[in-house]
Amino acid sequence: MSGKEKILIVEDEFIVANDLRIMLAKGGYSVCGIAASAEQARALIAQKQPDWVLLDIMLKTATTGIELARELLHARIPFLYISANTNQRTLEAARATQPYGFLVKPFRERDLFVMLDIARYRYGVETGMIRPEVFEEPAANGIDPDIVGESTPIEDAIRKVRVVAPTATSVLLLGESGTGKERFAHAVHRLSARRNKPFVTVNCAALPVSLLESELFGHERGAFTGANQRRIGKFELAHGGTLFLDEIGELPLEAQVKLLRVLQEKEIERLGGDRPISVDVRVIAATNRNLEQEVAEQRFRLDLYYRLNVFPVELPPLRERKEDIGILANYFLRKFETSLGRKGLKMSSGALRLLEQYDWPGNIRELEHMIERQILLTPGDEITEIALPATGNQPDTVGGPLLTLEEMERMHIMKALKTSNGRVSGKGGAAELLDIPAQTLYSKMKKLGIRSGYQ
Ligand SMILES: Nc1ncnc2c1ncn2[C@@H]1O[C@H](COP(=O)(O)OP(=O)(O)OP(=O)(O)O)[C@@H](O)[C@H]1O
Repeated sequence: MSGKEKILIVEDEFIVANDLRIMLAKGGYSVCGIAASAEQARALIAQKQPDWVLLDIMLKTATTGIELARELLHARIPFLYISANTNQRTLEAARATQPYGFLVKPFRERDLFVMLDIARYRYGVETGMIRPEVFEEPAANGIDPDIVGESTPIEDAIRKVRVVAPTATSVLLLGESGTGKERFAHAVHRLSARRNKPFVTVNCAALPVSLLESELFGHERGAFTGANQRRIGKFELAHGGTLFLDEIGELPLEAQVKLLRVLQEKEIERLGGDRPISVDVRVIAATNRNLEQEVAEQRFRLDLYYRLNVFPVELPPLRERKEDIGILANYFLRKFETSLGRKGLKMSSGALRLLEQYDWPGNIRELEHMIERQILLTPGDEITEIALPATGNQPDTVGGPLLTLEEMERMHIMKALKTSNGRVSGKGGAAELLDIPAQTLYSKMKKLGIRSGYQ
């Protein structure tokens, strides 16, 4: 943000406002006013026409920060939120006003400037003032020939990925299991200047806390019992490239603190190590959880949430974009034609209608599995039937039709997830209820196309 751009501070805590003013002045920015209420803010906006607004979410005046934000959105004045701890409803309402960033109190100068830089870049790209450099010959949809779909929500996600990919910004991919988060994470990497450097994945849910930190940051020989050799962590392995943190919502609180530090300082310390090591890593995180709810229930740190939520991309569940089912079904038919050596596969319109009527709790992954299975069950060229899993009041064990073991396993896992409110790992999670390690449950769910997360 250049010094010529004017920033208005809307903050009713004088000390915070003043600190901000000093920091911004030091950074060469021009503060065109400080408003302690929405009324003052409106007057200053009319009078000074700021380019940016820094806005406290919890203004203790008649009009809250969020209400004022809606007005800013309407007037197309870009803004960033400043906030202390807050609840889920406020966070969700705040997110809906499309801020260009969040700052958590207390924040440091560096956090402020990084946020402003990211915000400015995003705004520049969105308004066409900055043209992102594209690092790969784009596919027809501009990102990846293996990302198909023409519905509005998927096109929206594709557009966002094109904007953010060439930057260094962290990306947060939100969506149920099987909606394509990993596929999109790869696309972001491939469209960035880091594309020839490593893409490293860590599934935060698949490891016990004790191993997670050494997985992420590495350890020195002798760091703990059993550490017979030095181990290089995933952050170091991803140096120069991208680190994909899948299931970030499952990251234990202790590891969250460390992750936040690494994101801010851009350096890691191996367990048992005695010096920091600089790392240049772009982080893409994904979750199927409602992070606002996790923050409200104190399972996820607010500051980390804000740090990751700089650029959220939502991947819609398949049931909310049924118009893509036919396109995806056709894409998978073509894919399996090659891999299964079955040329000329077709699907009857009746079969397609059945696919469109189903809700797809396991999203695209479930659709993919279903089509593969159906191809294997069909002797000829045309798929005319679809064996969809039973829905609604499913039979338990005796009584109804005989279920396959896989169907039984699926039902049982779904039941456990229902009891645990969608939580997989940790205390009271489905894995604990089923008495199996969380990582085993995760791989079973993946195989069966079951989503977790809030229902
Ligand atoms: N838009 C798409 N077009 C075609 N195939 C897709 C698309 N999105 C996802 N897929 C395919 O669907 C499957 C599931 O996608 P992916 O593994 O990326 O989902 P996910 O959201 O990361 O799931 P999870 O949360 O369970 O890890 C993969 O085989 C992927 O290749």
